Amino acid sequence: MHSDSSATVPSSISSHNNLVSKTVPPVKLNPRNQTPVTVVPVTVALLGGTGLSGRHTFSILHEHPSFTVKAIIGSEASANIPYIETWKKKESALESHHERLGYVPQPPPPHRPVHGENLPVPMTIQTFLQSFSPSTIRYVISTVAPSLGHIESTLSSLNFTVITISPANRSPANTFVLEHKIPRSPLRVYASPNCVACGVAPVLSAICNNAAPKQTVTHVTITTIQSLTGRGDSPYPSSLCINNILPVGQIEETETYLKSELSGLFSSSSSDPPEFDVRCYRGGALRGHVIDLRVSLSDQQPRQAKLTASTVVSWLESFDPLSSYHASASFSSFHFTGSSPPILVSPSPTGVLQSSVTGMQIVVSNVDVSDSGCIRCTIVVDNLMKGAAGAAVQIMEYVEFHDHLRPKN
Ligand SMILES: NC(=O)C1=CN([C@@H]2O[C@H](COP(=O)(O)OP(=O)(O)OC[C@H]3O[C@@H](n4cnc5c(N)ncnc54)[C@H](OP(=O)(O)O)[C@@H]3O)[C@@H](O)[C@H]2O)C=CC1
Ligand SMILES: N[C@@H](CC(=O)OP(=O)(O)O)C(=O)O
Repeated sequence: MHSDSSATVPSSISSHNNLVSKTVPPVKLNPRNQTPVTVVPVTVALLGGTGLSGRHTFSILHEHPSFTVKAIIGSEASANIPYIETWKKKESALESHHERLGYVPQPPPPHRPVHGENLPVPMTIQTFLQSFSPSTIRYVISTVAPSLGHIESTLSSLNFTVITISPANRSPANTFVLEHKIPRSPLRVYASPNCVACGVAPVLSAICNNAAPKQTVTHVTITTIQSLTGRGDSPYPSSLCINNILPVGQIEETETYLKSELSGLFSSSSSDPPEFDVRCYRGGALRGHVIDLRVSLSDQQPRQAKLTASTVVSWLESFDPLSSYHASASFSSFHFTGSSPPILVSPSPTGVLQSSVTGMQIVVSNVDVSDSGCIRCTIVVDNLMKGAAGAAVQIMEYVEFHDHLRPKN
């Protein structure tokens, strides 16, 4: 099923290059001679900007050459309190809450002006709506709980363009993982799926694209050991833990989200979409999800050479559907859409979260093919970057870069 507003990434997107070269976003350096150019940074508000994912998003945008955070929206609890104060308080609460895991508090952003402006003081949604309009804020990134999805709906009904990582407003028509599916026409709400889906979709896309047309992916089994994020500051009940592993099925919707969102992403690209089996657990870490992926293909033709692990590795390593955008000098000034290639095949996943420069690369290891032809691998995805803050900024960069998608308010 193809929606009007989206499409899977075609194998060649070079036909967009004329458009790309005409729609140059504001950048800090002239790409030709690297001299500074005067820019008017694109204005962004962060709904839930005081929360864990919101703080990560702020950190990215604080350093970003093209965007500036004009407003931070939180609850009454953080309104009118200096951002740095709330930041330190929340990080220190995480540190004491996760003491046994050795959580290292993330430092607040430096107090220097960003794009010539001071850090915004957090405000409520009511104050935000009194102070800003779609002509003064081009994008709202939302990192609030699903129960606050109505705030996203209100903002979009008022013509704000919202990019959300929250489950409330995700649908097959508005949910994107850019390496698998890109927006085709402007929307009021763009959504990034569950963090595990952000890691799995590019890997599966690489397999589907290369297996076709001889074979199709019929069945996908996903087992996760996710880090202990996902519920903001709410602790997980220790009574449900098996030693230090927590089956999430009884307390969270993650398995349901993953199954439906991956089915949605892959049904729009195939007439015969795969079936998804999903089981999720959480373990003792705050960053980095481990995902066991098993992919079954339709039966091989008798004369077809048997699939090997090295063939699968070559599929994954050569997968780079956004490469023609990376080649554009102006586009490469965008940090996240510019992370290339998206998949890093590593003999061992140890240390990958540190070594993958932006946290946007999906690290794949333990690739093999079973005797029955099932592809198996382990994925490590930085849930707060590729799965949350980074994914939201990546979508925003993509929309801003494309003239036909950029909000016209
Ligand atoms: N797509 C993905 O990969 C991921 C998605 N998520 C999703 O992100 C969301 C947030 O997670 P996380 O960052 O851990 O949550 P946090 O609990 O850390 O943050 C919640 C944020 O919502 C704000 N908030 C609460 N009530 C209101 C209100 N009435 N009006 C405005 N803002 C309000 C809080 O403000 P205050 O500080 O003032 O209380 C805070 O900024 C969840 O929906 C989660 O599912 C999370 C991780 C990955
Ligand atoms: N449940 C959240 C995602 C989540 O929990 O993310 P993480 O495990 O990275 O904290 C969602 O579907 O969006």
